[in-house]
Amino acid sequence: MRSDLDLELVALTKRYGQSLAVDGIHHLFHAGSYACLLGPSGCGKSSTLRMIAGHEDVSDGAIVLGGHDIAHLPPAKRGTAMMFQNYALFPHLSVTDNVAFSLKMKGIDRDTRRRQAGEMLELVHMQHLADRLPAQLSGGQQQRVALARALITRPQVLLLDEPLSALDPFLRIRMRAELKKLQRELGITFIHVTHGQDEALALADEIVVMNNARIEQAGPAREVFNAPRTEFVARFMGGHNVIALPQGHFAIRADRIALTGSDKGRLEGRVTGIEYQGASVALTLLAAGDQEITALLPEEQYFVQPIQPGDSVGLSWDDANLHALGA
Ligand SMILES: Nc1ncnc2c1ncn2[C@@H]1O[C@H](COP(=O)(O)OP(=O)(O)OP(=O)(O)O)[C@@H](O)[C@H]1O
Repeated sequence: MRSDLDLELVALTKRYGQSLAVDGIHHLFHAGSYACLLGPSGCGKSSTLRMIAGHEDVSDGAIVLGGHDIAHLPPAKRGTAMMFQNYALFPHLSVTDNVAFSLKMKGIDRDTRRRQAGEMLELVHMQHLADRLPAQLSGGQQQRVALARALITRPQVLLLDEPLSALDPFLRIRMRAELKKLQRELGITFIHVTHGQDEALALADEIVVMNNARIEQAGPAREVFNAPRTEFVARFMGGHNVIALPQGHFAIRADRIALTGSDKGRLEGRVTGIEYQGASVALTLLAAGDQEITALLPEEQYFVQPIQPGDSVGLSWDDANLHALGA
C-alpha cells in the first residue's frame, strides 16, 4: 500500500563529469520502514544518499516525498535529515548546543531550543552528558549526539551514511540494536548505507543491493538473502554457492548442501579445506569443472564421522533450495 510519506526515486541519476555514479535508479522506500542500501565500495550508494539529503546535486530524475519532487530543494526544506559517518559535531559547542544548532539557525528562542534538545538527548540516553564538549565523549556517545542532532528537525526520513563504521565491533552490535529500536519507536523511515551484509541483515526491513551504479535487487532482507536473483547478489550476500548445472547457474545456501557417499551425490567433490566455526564446520570442496563449493555442516554432525582433506564425498540437495540466477 502506498502512503503520502513514501519516498520515491524516479530515474535518479548522478554524473561526476563523464563518470556515471548512479544510473537512473527507481525505488520506492515505504514510509516507516528501515531500509539498507548495501553494496561494495564505489557502487553509488553514498551518492544516492547524498542526493536524497540534498548534499549532492541531482544530475537527472526526481526524488518524491509527500507528493512533491524535493530533488532541488535545500536540505533543510526536504523533510529529511542526515547523520554523517564522522558525526561532524562542532568541537567548540556543548552537546546541547550541537543538538540545538539547527533550531538556532531557524531563529527559535533559547528556552524552546534547550527544551527540545533535552528531549532528543533523553531519546538517545545522553541527557546526563548534555554539558560536555564532543572531545569529552566516546565514539558511541558522539554518535548518539549526532543522531539527536539529526532527529531534532523531526524529519520524515533519516539518512544514515555508514553510521556504525567508526565503532569497535562490540559497540557496533550494541548500537545497531539501538538504531533499530529507535526507528521502531519513532516510526519514521530510516535509509542506512552500509557495505556490511551482516549489518543490513540485522537491521533492514528491506535491503537494496547496489552494484555498478544500479540497483541489482531489492526486497525484504530474508528474500534477498534466501533467493538472490543474480550471481553478484548471491556472492555479495555470502553464505551461498553459485553452481553451474546443465540447466544453468544456480545459487544454493552453503547450509543446504548435504554430504553423501562419493557415488551417491548430485556432484562429487574433493575436500580441500575444513574450518571449525563453533556452531558449524565449513568444508571447502572442489567439484567437477573446478567449481569451489562450501558446505556448512552442523558441528555435531561433522564430528560423528569427521572427513579429512583429500577425501572424496558426494554432494546432494533438495532442488527446492536452488535459485536460478540471471546474468
Ligand atoms: N565528488 C566526486 N567526484 C568525482 N567522482 C566521485 C565523487 N564522489 C564519488 N565519485 C565516484 O562515484 C562513484 C560512486 O561513489 P559513491 O561514493 O557513491 O560510492 P559508494 O558505494 O558509497 O562507495 P563507498 O562505500 O566507498 O563510500 C565512485 O566511482 C566514485 O569514485
